[in-house]
Amino acid sequence: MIGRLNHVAIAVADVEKASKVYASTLGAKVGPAEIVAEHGVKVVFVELPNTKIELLEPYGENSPIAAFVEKNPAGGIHHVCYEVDDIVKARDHLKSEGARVLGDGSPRIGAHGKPVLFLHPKDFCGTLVELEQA
Ligand SMILES: CC[C@H](C(=O)O)C(=O)SCCNC(=O)CCNC(=O)[C@H](O)C(C)(C)COP(=O)(O)OP(=O)(O)OC[C@H]1O[C@@H](n2cnc3c(N)ncnc32)[C@H](O)[C@@H]1OP(=O)(O)O
Ligand SMILES: [Co+2]
Repeated sequence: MIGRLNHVAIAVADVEKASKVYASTLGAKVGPAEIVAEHGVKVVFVELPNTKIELLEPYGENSPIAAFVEKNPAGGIHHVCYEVDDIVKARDHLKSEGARVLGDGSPRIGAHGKPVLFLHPKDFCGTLVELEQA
């Protein structure tokens, strides 16, 4: 069911600072910072040959990553995102398997303008999983 690894997300307190680490220290191609208010994050994508790194900073009052950044002030891997051919079919299958789909369960538009949803870390080896419609 899951396809390619679309991105690995790293949550940090300061995404501009983190971008510099990837741009100058690691010599990667770093995109511009953009606010995705409906998801409560400021995001920078780092393009890699085979996937992307999504650098995330909490944005706004109730950012879903605020608690994570508070617990991990130096930053840390927040989630992995896999592509799926049909996100509704994937969601329904996962729910039938007893997996917890976060939020109200309906896919929302993510940073790439594609439908995404999130699966509870406790059901996936302690890792927050994001699915994105390929
Ligand atoms: C712009 C969109 C972009 C994109 O790619 O398109 C994004 O990816 S936006 C990313 C930000 N949005 C989200 O993360 C939405 C889904 N996340 C959530 O709903 C919450 O973060 C949630 C439910 C995963 C965690 O909620 P909270 O931070 O309030 O922590 P809790 O105390 O409720 O956590 C319960 C339990 O889970 C563990 N936990 C929390 N976050 C993670 C994580 N990132 N990875 C692994 N485990 C996590 C936490 O430690 C608690 O475990 P416990 O053993 O009970 O202490
Ligand atoms: Co993501």
